Parts: sequence; C-alpha cells; structure tokens
Amino acid sequence: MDDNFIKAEEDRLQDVCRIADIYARSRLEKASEFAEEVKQLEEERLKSQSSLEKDRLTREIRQRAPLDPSRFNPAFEYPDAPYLAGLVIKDDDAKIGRRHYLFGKQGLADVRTQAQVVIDWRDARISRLYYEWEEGEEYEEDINGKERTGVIQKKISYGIRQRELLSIRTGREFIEKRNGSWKPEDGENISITRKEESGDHRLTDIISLISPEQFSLITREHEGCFYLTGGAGSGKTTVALHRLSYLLYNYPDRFRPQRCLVVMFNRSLRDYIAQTSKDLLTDRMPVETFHSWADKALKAMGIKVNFSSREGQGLSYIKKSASFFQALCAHIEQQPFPGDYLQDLGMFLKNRSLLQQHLKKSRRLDELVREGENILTGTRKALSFDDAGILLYLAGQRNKESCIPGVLGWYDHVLVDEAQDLSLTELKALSMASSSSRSMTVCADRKQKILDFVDSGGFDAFQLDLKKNNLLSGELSVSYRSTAQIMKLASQVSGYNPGRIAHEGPEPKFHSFPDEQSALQSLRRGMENIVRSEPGGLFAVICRYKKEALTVIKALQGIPGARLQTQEPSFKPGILVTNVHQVKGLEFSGVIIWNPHQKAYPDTPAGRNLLYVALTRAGKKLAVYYYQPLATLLLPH
Ligand SMILES: Nc1ncnc2c1ncn2[C@@H]1O[C@H](COP(=O)(O)OP(=O)(O)OP(=O)(O)O)[C@@H](O)[C@H]1O
Repeated sequence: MDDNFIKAEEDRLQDVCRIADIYARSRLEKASEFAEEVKQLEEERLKSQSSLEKDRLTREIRQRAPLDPSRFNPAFEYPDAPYLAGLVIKDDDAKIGRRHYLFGKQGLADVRTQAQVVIDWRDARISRLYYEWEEGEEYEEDINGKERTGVIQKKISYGIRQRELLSIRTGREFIEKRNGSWKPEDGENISITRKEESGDHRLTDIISLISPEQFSLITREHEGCFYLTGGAGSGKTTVALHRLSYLLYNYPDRFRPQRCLVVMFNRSLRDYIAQTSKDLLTDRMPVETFHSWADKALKAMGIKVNFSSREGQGLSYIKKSASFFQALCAHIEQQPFPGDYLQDLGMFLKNRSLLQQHLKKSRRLDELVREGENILTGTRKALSFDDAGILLYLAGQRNKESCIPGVLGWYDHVLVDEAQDLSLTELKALSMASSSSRSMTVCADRKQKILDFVDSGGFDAFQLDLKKNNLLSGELSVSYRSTAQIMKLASQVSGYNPGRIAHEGPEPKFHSFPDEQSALQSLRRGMENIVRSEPGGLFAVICRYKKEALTVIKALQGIPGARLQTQEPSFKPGILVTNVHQVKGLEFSGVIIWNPHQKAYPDTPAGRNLLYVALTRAGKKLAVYYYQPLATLLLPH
C-alpha cells in the first residue's frame, strides 16, 4: 500500500469523525431548542388564568411530543470508530462512477448535505456488494430496483480505535501501525490479534470480515426455525448473533429486542458474548443461561421453588433422556391438571407404572418415585436443576394456547447456542416460549457434545420435530479460530474432517515429564515467559478435573494475571486455569492441555468430544504437558 493511499485513509477517518461530531452537536442543539419551546409553553400554561387557554396549551404540548427530534435522530453510538469496512467500486453507470462506500455498526449522515457517509452493515441493499463480491470481480446486482454492473476495485477492513487508524487490510495486503509507523503484517488470526491489541478477549463482532457464506446465512429469508451447524470455530455463535441483529434492523415490527431471547450454555459463555450482544442486539435483549431463564420463567408463572445442586444427584441421565420426555408427555395426556404445578410434577414422578413403561430397565426408578412422594408431602424443600425444564414444560402444556410474558408463546425470536447439550425437554420448553411462528436459531455441533448424561437422541428428536415446523439448515464450512496445525490434531481426535481452515501456525508442542512436580515447575517457567513475551494474550491451562485446576493454580501463584476461572471469570489478558467443562464456546490466544492421560480422555464418544473441545479453544498456539501415559487419542496413528 503506498503512502498516498494510507494518508488518504487517515484523512478520511478524520473527516468522518468531524461529521460525527457535527451530527452530535446538531442533535443536541435540536433537542435543546425543542426542550426550550416545550418549556416556554409549559410556563405560559402555568401563568395562564383561563382554563380554555390552559387546555389549548396542553393540546399544543401534546401535539409536539411526536415531533421530539430525539425520536428521529438517534445518538450516533460509535464516534470513536465510526466505520469498519470500506468498498471502492467503479460502476458502469457514469453518474455513479467511482464510489467509496463505508460500512459501520450504525449509519451516519452528514447533517449539512444529508449525504449518507456511513452505511449500516445490515442495509443489505448496498452491503451485499461488500460481502458477496471479491476484489477484482465484476459485479451485477439489483440495487434499489436497478440493475447495476461494474468492478469491485477494493475491499477494505479497517482497524480503528479512539479515532486512530491502526490497521488496513485489503484483498491482497495487510498493514498495521505499530509505534507510530506502518508495517506490513502477515494475515494471521485477525480476531485474536484484535483481542490482544484491545486487551479484551470476549467475542468480537466480525462486521468487516463476514464471509460470503456467512452473509448468505445471516440474511437468509426464512420464517420458522433456523438450524446452524459447523465445526469448532466456524462462527456459529457469531453468525447467529449477527443474524439476529440483521433481523432486528430490517424487521423491527416483527423482532423487538425485549421480546427476543438469547440462551447460552453457561455463565462463562454468557459473559463472553456480553459486549458483542450489547453492541449488536442492544442491552434490552435478555441473554441468559437455560437455568437463569427457567428460574425467571417459573417465577413469572407464580411457581415458587428452590433449586439445589445437591438434589437428585445421579438422576440427570434419566431426566434428560428422550424417553423421560415421552413419559412426561404421556403423563400430561393421561392425567388431568391437579391445579398446582409442583403437585403435577410430584404425581408424574410418583407414577411408577408409567415411568416403568417408558424407562424400561432403569435401576433408579425407586429414587424417582421417592422424589415424587416427597414433593407431594412437601418434605422436599428444593428441586434439582434438572427439574426446571420439566416443570416448565409441564406448566407450558397445561396452559397450551396462552401467551405468558417471558414463558409461553412470548418471544419473537429465541436463539439457542450449544443446543446439543440441552435435553429434549429443555429444548421443547424453549420452543414453547417462542411465539406461534416458532422463529428460532438453534446452533449446535454434535462433535462438541460434552454432557454425557444428556441423551443425544433428544436432539435428534427435537430436530425431527422442527422439520415439521419449517426447519431450514445451514452449515458453516471454514474454521476461523484454530490454525491448520491445531485442527489437524483435533481432527485426529474427533475423527471428523476439519474442512477449510483460515490460518496457519506453529505445530502443537508435546512436553513429557517424569512426574507431576517437574511438570508443574516447567509449566510455571513457561507461563512466566509467555506473559512477559505476549502481554496482550489470554492463555488457558485446561485441566480435565476441577481438582487438577486447583493444583495448577497453586503452582502458578504469584504470576501476574494468573487466575482460576471459577473465581475470577474475566477475559482480560493473562492466564486462566480451568477445567474442560468450563471452556465450551470460549477461545484463547494459546492453550495448554494439562496431563491428558487415558482415563481423563478415553477413546469413547464423550472422551473424544471433550478433548476436541479443549484443543479447539486454541487460536494460535497449543501445547500439551503430561506426566502420565498420554491418552491414545493424542498418539500419532
Ligand atoms: N469471517 C470471519 N473472519 C474472521 N474471523 C471470524 C470469521 N467468522 C468468525 N470468526 C472468528 O472465529 C472465532 C470463532 O467464532 P465462533 O465462536 O462464533 O465459532 P463457533 O462455531 O461458535 O465455535 P465453537 O463451536 O467452537 O464454540 C471467533 O473469534 C470469531 O470472531
């Protein structure tokens, strides 16, 4: 990229920032003029002695309310990074000719000329030129009812922070500004690089990076349920969030933020997407885990109940099975509603013959029946977390055609991430919470099913059921997170073809030690070095068990930024020591897999999935530290 091009882009940014400032000033001026006018009318009304005059002024004030300029001129929320992408075209229509479009998270117009300076990326009429065509291609698009042809001269992805241009990526080149001067960079994992630069390792939006495949899924016209799948790091979560953002923008009457629901796998994942969901979906949209949503929904139905993780231990695999759901349906069909939801649950669990019929050989029937009896006699003070979905489904079915805020027939859209780890009953309860059009996005990857007590048949049954309800499926085929070298190992473990991979990187490293002590000492040295040499990175030491994580964190004590995920779930640079069940959906600059021995990751579907999830959390680097015989899954075949 030559200096003139860079200078022109730096000047462009300053111009647009000025336009954003003028817009903000003009918006304030208009708002204060309006407030002043209303204030004067109110004062006049106060002073007036005549009731007729008072009425006239009241009417006038009321008539003005819809003219409040703040209703038409929303605040421009991104004055410090007003756009993210640029497109230079040469249109065959001489009146259009060469144009440089800018795309951002929000549109911005110049108040002096009324010209649109930044186009909202969700305005697909124009943005599809950016997302669907490559640099150098000749385009042919129907834009605003007109057939337009021309050439895509440049596609630009901008890195802007605090009004400073920090990186420019075009189809062929990538340059970054470091210590005040521009240098060419290799095209390594751009999401992770951005996180390292900003010091915030939560999920980012990918507005300037969305691929044609992703754009077509984001903008696909469809009513009903949209099933989104793809390998680890292919962008399922990201695409689902961008799709919902697109729906909100283009169909505001059909998709209202406060009437949409995002359900994430656990609290870590909910925190991980918090900022991006706020940016893309507004902070009015509830983002919950299944249990936080279920808890609120039960309260909204007036069901007073406490949950405890000590209750119902060992029964999860029964309660989350597809056959248990069938038993529940049979109960609803056969038994009239007793008038109280808890009693209903108690009666269901106590019905030994019904359970026997559906669960057949279950050895724990006695425990279920006892649970039912205790609920009915009121001696059971708390329910297990597994009961939340059951109770909600039961309550939903007993109020089938109703619309209950936050519970039943209520949501314009429900987005469920990591759906492969929810039970059939839970998925059904969520589906019932959506309005009659059943508008949902369900993201899932069977290779990442890590809760072995959740029956995978449940997800199959849910999908089958959705097919009757206008199901559309989309599959993402490119892995953006882990490098080809890491994905090769992950594919050896999972047995699945990784497909196309966006980045290359160093080979994963294996470090063998004679005992735990020497492994811990070496890990400490390694981690001290890495936080010194890569201060912006977030590195995870992924253990199989929580107990191991406690041992590891003890050995890393004193290293700045080293923390246990359960105690300090932050996404700031440093080292996160965690167990594998906590890292689903997350990503790190580098990952250390701690002592993956055979018993920790056996060659079973559950073992393979767990190890696959752990390996594919790594963006750039992967290392394995072990002092016991390595799991055979990791041995070269
Ligand atoms: N088109 C793209 N260009 C560059 N980076 C992308 C693109 N799409 C997604 N990414 C990045 O890839 C990473 C993985 O995205 P995301 O977490 O949405 O994938 P996922 O399929 O949900 O992963 P997993 O199933 O492993 O949780 C994120 O850092 C995201 O920003």
